[in-house]
Amino acid sequence: MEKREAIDTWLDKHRSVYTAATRHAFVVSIRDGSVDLSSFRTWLGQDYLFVREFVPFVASVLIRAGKESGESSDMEVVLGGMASLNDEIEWFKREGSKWDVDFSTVVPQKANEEYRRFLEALMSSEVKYSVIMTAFWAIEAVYQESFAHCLEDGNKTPVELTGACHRWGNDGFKQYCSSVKNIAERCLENASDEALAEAEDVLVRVLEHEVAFWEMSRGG
Ligand SMILES: Cc1ncc(CO)c(N)n1
Repeated sequence: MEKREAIDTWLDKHRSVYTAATRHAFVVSIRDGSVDLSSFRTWLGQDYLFVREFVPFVASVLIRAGKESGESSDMEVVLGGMASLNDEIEWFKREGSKWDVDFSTVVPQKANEEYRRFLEALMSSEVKYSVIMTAFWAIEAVYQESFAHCLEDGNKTPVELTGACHRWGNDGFKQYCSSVKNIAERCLENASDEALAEAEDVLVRVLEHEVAFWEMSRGG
């Protein structure tokens, strides 16, 4: 296998789950304007809880990037992601009041808890840096791809939802995802067959968790 393009090779191989994660009915409904606002509110509340759990995960990626990458720029890329999470939490709070979602009463649903447990397992020092970076990229890339789709030509995204779409669909976030992908690819280039197999597995599992996460919005 051409190791340099490991991630793209895996995305081709697992195209159906990748598409399910990046073109979910909920995302498509935002883009075509048919979105049910109770679904949006459910997603907002659940994602706020997710993001709070994602912060310690990114912090652990940051520590690993500082210690083991051998490339000082890795830490700067992850630090940029951390900084945008700070803005993101503030944005969630504003959206919460705009949509009348009281986060203090939102209970994490099963898919959210399972995703959190998965993130916790990835924070173990046993997990290889290349595997963590692949997971980190996939988590961010699903949101980037999904929300960018809502802003592409021909969209009928309701104006009150464009803020959410710009948050993850903007060019800066796209650039950031591409930097994370380059880090992951660089690590995978030198990874053992075992690490490659683990990274592929983790990539697919992230995509499955993302699909299950979008599915929660169906409950409204
Ligand atoms: C479920 C989920 N995946 C990815 C992101 C991107 O940060 C997010 N906010 N929520």
